[in-house]
Amino acid sequence: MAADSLRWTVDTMPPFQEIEGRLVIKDFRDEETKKVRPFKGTVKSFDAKRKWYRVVYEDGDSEDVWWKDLLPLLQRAAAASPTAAPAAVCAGTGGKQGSRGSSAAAPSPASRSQQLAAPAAVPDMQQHKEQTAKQQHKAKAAGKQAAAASKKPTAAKEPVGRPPRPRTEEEELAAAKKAKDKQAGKKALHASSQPKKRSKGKDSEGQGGERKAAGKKRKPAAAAKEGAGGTGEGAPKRRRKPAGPKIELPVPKLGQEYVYEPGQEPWRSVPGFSWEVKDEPDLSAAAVNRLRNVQRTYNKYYIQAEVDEKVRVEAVLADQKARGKFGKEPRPANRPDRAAESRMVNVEKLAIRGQRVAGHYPGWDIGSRAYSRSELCCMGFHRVPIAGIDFVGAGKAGNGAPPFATSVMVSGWYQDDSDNGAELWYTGEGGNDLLHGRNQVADQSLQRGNAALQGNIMLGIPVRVTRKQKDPHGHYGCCYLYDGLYDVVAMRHVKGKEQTWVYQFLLRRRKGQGPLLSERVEWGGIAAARAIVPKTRQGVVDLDISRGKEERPVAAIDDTWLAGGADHEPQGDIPPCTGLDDIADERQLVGKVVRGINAERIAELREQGYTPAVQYITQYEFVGRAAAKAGQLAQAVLPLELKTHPQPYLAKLNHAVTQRASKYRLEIFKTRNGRGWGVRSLDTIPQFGFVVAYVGEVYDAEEHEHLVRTVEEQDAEYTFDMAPRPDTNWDGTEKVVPDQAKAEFVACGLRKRNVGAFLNHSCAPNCFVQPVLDTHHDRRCPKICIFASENIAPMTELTLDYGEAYAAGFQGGCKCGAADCISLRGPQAAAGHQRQAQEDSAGEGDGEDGEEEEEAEEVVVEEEEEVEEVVEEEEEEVEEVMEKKNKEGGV
Ligand SMILES: C[S@@+](CC[C@H](N)C(=O)[O-])C[C@H]1O[C@@H](n2cnc3c(N)ncnc32)[C@H](O)[C@@H]1O
Repeated sequence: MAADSLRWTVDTMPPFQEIEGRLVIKDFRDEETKKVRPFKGTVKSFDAKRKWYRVVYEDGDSEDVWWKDLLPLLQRAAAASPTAAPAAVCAGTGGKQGSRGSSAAAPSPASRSQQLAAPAAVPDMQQHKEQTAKQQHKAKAAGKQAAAASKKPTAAKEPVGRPPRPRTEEEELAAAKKAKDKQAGKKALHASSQPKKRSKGKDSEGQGGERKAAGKKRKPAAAAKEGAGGTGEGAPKRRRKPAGPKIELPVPKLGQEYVYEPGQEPWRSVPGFSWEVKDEPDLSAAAVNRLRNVQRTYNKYYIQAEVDEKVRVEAVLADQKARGKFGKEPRPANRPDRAAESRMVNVEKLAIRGQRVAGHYPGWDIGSRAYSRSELCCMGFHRVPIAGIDFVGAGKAGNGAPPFATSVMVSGWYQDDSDNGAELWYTGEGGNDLLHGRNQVADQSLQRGNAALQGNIMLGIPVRVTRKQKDPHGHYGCCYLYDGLYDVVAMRHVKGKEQTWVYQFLLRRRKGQGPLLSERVEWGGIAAARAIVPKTRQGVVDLDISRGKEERPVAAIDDTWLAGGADHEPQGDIPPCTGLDDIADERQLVGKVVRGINAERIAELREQGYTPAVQYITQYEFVGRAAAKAGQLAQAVLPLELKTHPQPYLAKLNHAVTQRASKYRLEIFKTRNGRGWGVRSLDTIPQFGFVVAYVGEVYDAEEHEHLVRTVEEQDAEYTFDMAPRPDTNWDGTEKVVPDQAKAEFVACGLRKRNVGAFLNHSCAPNCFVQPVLDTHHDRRCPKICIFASENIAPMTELTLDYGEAYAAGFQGGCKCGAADCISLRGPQAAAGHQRQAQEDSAGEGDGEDGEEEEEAEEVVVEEEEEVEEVVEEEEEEVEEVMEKKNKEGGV
């Protein structure tokens, strides 16, 4: 065979006829000397379908090598003994292959330059070392692939481009034995209390024995694994916890119900049981904030992933255009959730696999929603992004403790599930054809999650149940709603709809956890969320306080009388401020005023019949149509620096969100504890959902003071201070506390306002304010946009943080009812805040001191007079100039 015919590239597979019987060299660990050394082998046969070559080594052992992995072995043999075997030349792929494949074969004319450039065929130690390291690395990777393929031989798990290695006869035998052992173990499970342990022990013993008997040398991958903390020599030994008293629990009988009295669950009296089970939700500020922060960061990366993907796609399109080539249009990758998850792990170093929590998850209330499994995974709530059962492994909670589940997902993936809301038969995991029709195609075994749910019965530990629900706000049109704790009360092993054996567990919702918010889940589909809003609204006193100005009518509801309120009928005192009819007429003023109020403008307004103090601006006309998707809003809403933001896409998203109307059905309702009217939504509002903009008349702040005190003689309870806020405050993390910087403008809802002005204060608010610039760039007068800072269930009051100083000044104190409400923090704190508020307002010229008040009024009057003087002067000047011109023109 001519040596020339042996030139293969890394892209061309060598024909078997050409390399049959050729020499290869590969490093393995020698079992006798315990050292890694090169072994010689020859290529014996070829599996054309899978493209794997069988190599038989000098000691009689054989292995199957993928064709791409074979090339360096052939090259190495050729380099080591040029006369023994012709060399394989890696041609046509640049210097990298040339430097790797040192060749002694006679080069063809076409590849002569490469041959000359290639290193000489003299065995060089450095080169040899590098080559060995590379091969070891490859062998390790190949070993991992092979192990993965032999573990889960599904098509989806196979490495792309590399077919699975065919099993050797020995391996076939070992696999058959393992399967047999497993089967035996499974049978034993029904008869014994700890069958899994027995079968496992038997299994591993058998394999170890076989390996010894075969005297098989260890492959580098296995050796390396041992060195890296496995059980091999020199590896640090794993420390085991000192074994406590062994836990002995009866195994539940199939079909029997096990219900334990609260406080009498077996786990409580088990010696050495080291796991806390949280029976009550922990909604402390620390716990809630921890989760919120994780969600916010996740959301940031989620949006970033979408934006990056859009940028990438546009770059590809631009490149195609520049080259004049129009290939296949690039499609954006559709998994921003997984991208966000991986960034959370890689950038935030989030320890997803930390301690699992049994019972309620701290900071996550019943009814809370997440919009992707990845989000729940990052939060630590359900830490497996695909599997439906998250569990604590056997022995983790004590010596001999069974595994137990902490959280289950009901996603409609198992056709044998039977969900009746408060009670459901939950099918265990396994045997499901997840990639295709989600049919049950194989028998399930009592392992992993299934054994864990059995453990829940044994220990009396409840599981968290989360149902997948239809939700248009989610990226995939769904959300994951937490339904609370369910006790696992029974299990059965039955033939399912597909005549396969499945394990099923009866889950029963614990009592006293409030109404069930989610709809039951059916196989293959997600039912729509149940409307918890009553179909017939009671106590409607006004059908639409916006008089048709809002896209969705805003009703006013007074149903306090339903609860046995004092008057037993609606009060009907709708705030007389909903007449927004004339606002459209004022549109021409938008923009002019915010660019600067000057004397000229004030004079103009006077002429038009306005009081100088009243300068109408409203953002009302920009509030229209539906809002954008939830979960994308945190950064979609821009801070004030619209143009300088590094991501131009965000600037576009900004308009998509806040220029549109609230998509939620809002209504105002009479509160039952003397806070007047409040706002709630008939829909779930997802975290960062755009609730509504605060609409009112925009006044110059100082003139507004004057107006409020002298003209209206009312409390300034609808005044929104538009002081500039920090640019970084765009993710809701900051409390909405009025900024120290003095506001030049206020939005006043005294005479004209929308539903946004009815949001009450809470010391633990569920909404936040984000100032946004969209039609102009005057930072002094932004649009005041209100967003949800968490997922808000329907009919929950929407609240804002007005700032503690402000809340301390409410007549009768703050009545928000929050656990850490300022009014509960003792009179001192409230008095302190009140004092602060007074000082603040005194500083702004609104002190109680009569003299100061008078002075302030004088200043306003003086200023007005000055303005008039300036206007008069200017007018006189203009008249003079005009007169002059006329005279000149007359000459
Ligand atoms: C912007 S208005 C909110 C709508 C108001 N509840 C209504 O009926 O029109 C602000 C006023 O509501 C009342 N308020 C808001 N939150 C409150 C709270 N947490 N406790 C007591 N009063 C509150 C105070 O009178 C405050 O000045």
